[in-house]
Amino acid sequence: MRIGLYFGSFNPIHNGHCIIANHMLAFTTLQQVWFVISPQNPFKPSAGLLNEYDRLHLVKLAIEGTEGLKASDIEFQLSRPSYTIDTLTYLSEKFPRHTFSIIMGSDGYQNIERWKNAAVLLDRYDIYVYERPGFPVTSPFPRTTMVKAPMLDISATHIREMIKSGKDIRFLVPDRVREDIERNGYYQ
Ligand SMILES: Nc1ncnc2c1ncn2[C@@H]1O[C@H](COP(=O)(O)OP(=O)(O)OP(=O)(O)O)[C@@H](O)[C@H]1O
Ligand SMILES: O=C(O)c1ccc[n+]([C@@H]2O[C@H](COP(=O)([O-])O)[C@@H](O)[C@H]2O)c1
Repeated sequence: MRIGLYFGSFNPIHNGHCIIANHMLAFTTLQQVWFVISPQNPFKPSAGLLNEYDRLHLVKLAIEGTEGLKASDIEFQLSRPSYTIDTLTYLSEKFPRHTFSIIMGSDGYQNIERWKNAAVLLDRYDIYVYERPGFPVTSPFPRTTMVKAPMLDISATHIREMIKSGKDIRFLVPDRVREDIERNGYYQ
């Protein structure tokens, strides 16, 4: 099976992420998209990061009942911070019948040469990149496919700030996610 891995902190998952995952399923030859929740991104501070199991639960709530979308906790058992090449190597060994590719925004793609073992990553795996506002891609690497996708200029940071200042995050995250965040008092 052809599986697209959508890596992120998902702190929390929001509609921007959901739109992209659904779009990739609809407009590429990928058969499944897995949200891979990274316990700790190598480039981001751990302060303000909700427990990874709670973030995983929010992702599961967001995609519940959607054919082809899955939530993966594979990085929870790997060493931290979460390096994408390590996760891909592990998954490719564990599931030799699947073909894994990476899904990412053009913001992250601009930094990809700074990632661990970037040359190996770029050589071994296909990457589906969608454009984020302000991050044009001028010369993509050979195994990269540019995918035109709807742009929604929101971020998890913005959503966390809204919650902290008592603003309503309705319409920015799926209802089930908002209800769970409110019920548990996350990000306050
Ligand atoms: N609004 C959005 N639309 C599409 N993709 C997004 C959006 N926000 C983030 N992404 C992408 O989703 C992936 C996971 O991102 P991440 O979980 O870090 O979300 P984030 O909203 O950027 O978080 P934060 O604001 O906490 O840095 C990255 O590839 C990132 O480029
Ligand atoms: O492997 C790396 O060196 C590496 C460096 C930076 C980011 N990543 C992964 O990329 C994913 C998305 O990162 P970001 O910064 O766009 O949220 C996240 O899951 C990180 O673990 C991976």
